[in-house]
Amino acid sequence: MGVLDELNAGARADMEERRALVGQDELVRRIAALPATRDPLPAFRAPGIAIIAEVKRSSPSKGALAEIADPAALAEAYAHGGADAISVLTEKHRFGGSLDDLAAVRARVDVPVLRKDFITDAYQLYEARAVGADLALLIVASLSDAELAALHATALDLGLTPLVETHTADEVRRAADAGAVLVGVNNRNLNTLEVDIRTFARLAPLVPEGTVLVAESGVRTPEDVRAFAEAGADVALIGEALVTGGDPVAGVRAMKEAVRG
Ligand SMILES: O=C(O)c1ccccc1NCC(=O)[C@H](O)[C@H](O)COP(=O)(O)O
Repeated sequence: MGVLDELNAGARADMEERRALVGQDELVRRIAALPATRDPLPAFRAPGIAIIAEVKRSSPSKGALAEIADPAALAEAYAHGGADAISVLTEKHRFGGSLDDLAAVRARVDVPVLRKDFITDAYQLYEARAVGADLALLIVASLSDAELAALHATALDLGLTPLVETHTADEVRRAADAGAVLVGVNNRNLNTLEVDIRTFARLAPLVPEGTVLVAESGVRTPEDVRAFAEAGADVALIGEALVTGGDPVAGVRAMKEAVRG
């Protein structure tokens, strides 16, 4: 089994445990009591570069990255630095995250919040919405065309903005066929875990006009951000460089200021 298959299987097993305790009907009731979601797209489309700053404790590729005892405080620092959205990894085994992290972040910041997880079931989208997420990740490589279309539609129905993640030309085509407006190009191969930052520039020209494009993984410096913007990125999603950089406010600010608005 490849790394991505393992991550999907683990996330699914965890989800089934939660679903046995809290059914989808209960999530629907909780969602009904919530305010509308925040739309990230206006900020993502604004001139310059938008930054999605990630709460990332550990990863399959690097192991432990940062302790992050208070994810909400980190998210608040990111927001002060000018982050346009916060990504929260909610997978627990390899990333050390949780839905509680997302709920805590949601309670502290006003910017849109992304649930970054291995989503293969609509229940996970209901969970995301119920804890206050505004966006949810859909990884094309994890889904059939029918699953991608169904989860994309469910996310939109819930008011979530789907971030549709690709890594190959065929996945970019499949994302477009699913009607994705927000498309991520992940520079990391989720099976070999190798990062090749040339992936973004290779795939960006294949994306249809009007798509909002996110460069994901391996964005380490303001110079990287500038290069991704020149290659067509509207948004850079940054984890490791910010959680290990020591100063998340200055870190986000420097990334944001790398490209003039
Ligand atoms: O980060 C990993 O090792 C990883 C492995 C397998 C699946 C997903 C993985 N990461 C999720 C992400 O997409 C990144 O956290 C995100 O793009 C930020 O990347 P970075 O700035 O390189 O931390």
